[in-house]
Amino acid sequence: MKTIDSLGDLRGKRVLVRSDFNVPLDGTTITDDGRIRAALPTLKRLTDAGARVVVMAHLGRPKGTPDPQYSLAPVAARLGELLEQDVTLAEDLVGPSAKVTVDALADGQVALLENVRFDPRETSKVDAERAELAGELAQLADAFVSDGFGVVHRKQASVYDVAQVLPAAAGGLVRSEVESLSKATGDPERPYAVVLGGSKVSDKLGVIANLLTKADRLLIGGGMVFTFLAAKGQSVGNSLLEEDQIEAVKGYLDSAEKNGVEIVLPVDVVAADSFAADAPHQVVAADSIPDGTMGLDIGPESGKLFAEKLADAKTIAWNGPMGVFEFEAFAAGTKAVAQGIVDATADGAFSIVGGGDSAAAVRALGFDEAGFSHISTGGGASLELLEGKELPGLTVLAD
Ligand SMILES: Nc1ncnc2c1ncn2[C@@H]1O[C@H](COP(=O)(O)OP(=O)(O)O)[C@@H](O)[C@H]1O
Ligand SMILES: O=C(OP(=O)(O)O)[C@H](O)COP(=O)(O)O
Repeated sequence: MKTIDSLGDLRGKRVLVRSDFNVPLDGTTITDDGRIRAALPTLKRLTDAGARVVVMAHLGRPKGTPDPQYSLAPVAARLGELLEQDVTLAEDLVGPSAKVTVDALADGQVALLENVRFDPRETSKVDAERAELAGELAQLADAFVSDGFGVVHRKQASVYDVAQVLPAAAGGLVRSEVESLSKATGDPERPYAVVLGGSKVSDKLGVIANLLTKADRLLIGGGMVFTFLAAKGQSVGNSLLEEDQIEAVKGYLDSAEKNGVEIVLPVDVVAADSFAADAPHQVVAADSIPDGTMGLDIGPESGKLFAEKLADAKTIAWNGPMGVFEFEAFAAGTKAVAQGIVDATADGAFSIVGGGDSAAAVRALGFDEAGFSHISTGGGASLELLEGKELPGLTVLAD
């Protein structure tokens, strides 16, 4: 991949940086700033070199139109604190406010553009629409640095298309993530266990087909579980369910059996009356989720089972919390899996935790980050790299 050095002397140059600042928020309060901290080395390197740094990022999944609940204002404030300089937030992405903000930058200063996903062209499937936005972004800068590892699996204007119209390079975070993850991509030491959970179910079910040819064991928790339970004919109440994926999941279960890959599903579930921190809840067998309740965590027996299935693993990849860990009542499953991974790592396993929320969960639940071999800022991105896919945001940066 092209390096920042390849961009030459950056003093006085406008450098557009794509970062992943998709941080968890409670209202306008950032509950975990790990992704912002991870972006700092590259941003500091650019400001030290005298560049005028224009950062772009997304927050959440707004519908292609400005939506104050997804404003990057809290991120601009936190970034300013961490960089120890004021970071101006432009009110738009490529409009008049962005132009004025970029023109006002002095050498070594940083500005942030408003959420790239407020513009529908960012995530458009139509190449020409994304290219048009990339062209407008390119007018704001002299060079592009891709450093949002968490989005390099997205073929989006600010990740992929803009790299084709400006001199482009990979930032330090993207480079170090790819290097760390490469230890598990080639010939991982076995047994190789992959733990999947979280709420981006349809996105992440997609990686399973390829993982079935690579991993020895697949442990399924989080919102992902219920499509598996439904595929086995069990009722899942009001739990998160991707009905249109049930047939695909039946196929995964079949091919796992044929390939000798063990799929480990929870044996019990914490079923709650509603999605709330104080919702009444009970532990039930995974095949007996009562109608009207929703599974918000794997149960205690499942936590033990998952830890046992991790104990002898030599390579472990984990993406997606096992439950709604943000609510204390539903955090135990995620804790049990994290502890299982820490123990296996102490016994010599190479472990990767990926994803904004998974990494946040590790920190929120009080684990020492040093207990894991690598904590990746990207969940979907690290999984797609591990499944052997070419990621558009990386191929576009090839030398
Ligand atoms: N059973 C469940 N039902 C609903 N949401 C869940 C469930 N289990 C986990 N989650 C939610 O999944 C979210 C994280 O999912 P995801 O974005 O896929 O992970 P990551 O950011 O680590 O890639 C968390 O906010 C968590 O509350
Ligand atoms: O949070 C992210 O991914 P992750 O949840 O897989 O870690 C990235 O910011 C990508 O966001 P997206 O999945 O809405 O494209």
